[in-house]
Amino acid sequence: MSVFFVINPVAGRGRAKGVWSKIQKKIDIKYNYCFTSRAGEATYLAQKAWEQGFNTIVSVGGDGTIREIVKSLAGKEVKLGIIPAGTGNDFARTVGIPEDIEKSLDLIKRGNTRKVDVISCNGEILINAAGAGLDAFVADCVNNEVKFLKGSAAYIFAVIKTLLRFKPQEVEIILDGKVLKKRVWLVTVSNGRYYGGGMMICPTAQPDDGYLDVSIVNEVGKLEILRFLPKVFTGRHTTHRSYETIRGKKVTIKSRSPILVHTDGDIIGVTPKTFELWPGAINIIS
Ligand SMILES: Nc1ncnc2c1ncn2[C@@H]1O[C@H](COP(=O)(O)OP(=O)(O)OP(=O)(O)O)[C@@H](O)[C@H]1O
Repeated sequence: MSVFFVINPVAGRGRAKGVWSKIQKKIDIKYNYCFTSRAGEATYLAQKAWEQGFNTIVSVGGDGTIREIVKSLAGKEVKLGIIPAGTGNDFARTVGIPEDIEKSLDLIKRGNTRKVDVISCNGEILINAAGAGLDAFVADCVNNEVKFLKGSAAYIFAVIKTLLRFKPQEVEIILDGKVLKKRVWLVTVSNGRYYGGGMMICPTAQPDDGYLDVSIVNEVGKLEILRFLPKVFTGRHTTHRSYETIRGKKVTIKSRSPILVHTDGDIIGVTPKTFELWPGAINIIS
């Protein structure tokens, strides 16, 4: 077993550094490691570690770090380990990796894997979930306009601010060739069940079932959407009249005017976007 750790020191607002020092005290296997020095570098470090013959590459960070690593490792015969050290850790939650460092390290030592799907989207690789519409505008607002608040307060402020200027949008959703025209608050494409740090946007999504789950939140009044949103934390929103879910292998989201699209809180552009499932592309240690 040859293990290479890729550590994102800024993940979890710096928590990953502390996680790594705890790991170093516990670790009793042969390993090497490297800290990322800038956004995007985890892709390069994972590729280099794979070329050097490491058979296990471990992400110490959050969803963004895993995604950057998977960009290099998808489709390769190599194991991906995860030590959750980010803010949201939604993908780790979906694949059942414990938050406890000792337990997640134990999993890596055991090395049992299962194949998990990934999503390709206009040349990008996504691992967990993406969304177009209200959620992307809220994420953008949190990232760029709400520096003075943290955690839930930042999100609540951003939701209210976004609702003042965003209205439901007309979209075309093309799922495996079938065209649906809708007026929506948001459309998400899920491989994993959670996003936004534990919001169970799509309880039916399974990252190894060979399907993308598309959640649609159809137009309802602003007060009603304010009632709807907190229910997403527990998954109770699925019985709300605005919510529907469909599944398939390939989905395109188009709109008359461009709508922001995010993956796990990071903006990745605007519509149109096409999401395609790449089944079993990665061997996750879990
Ligand atoms: N050395 C670095 N300096 C600045 N940014 C970095 C560095 N290394 C990685 N990044 C960027 O940090 C961002 C955040 O990483 P990551 O998503 O893993 O943590 P998080 O946002 O705290 O967790 P989560 O996505 O689970 O909420 C990523 O977009 C990544 O590109």
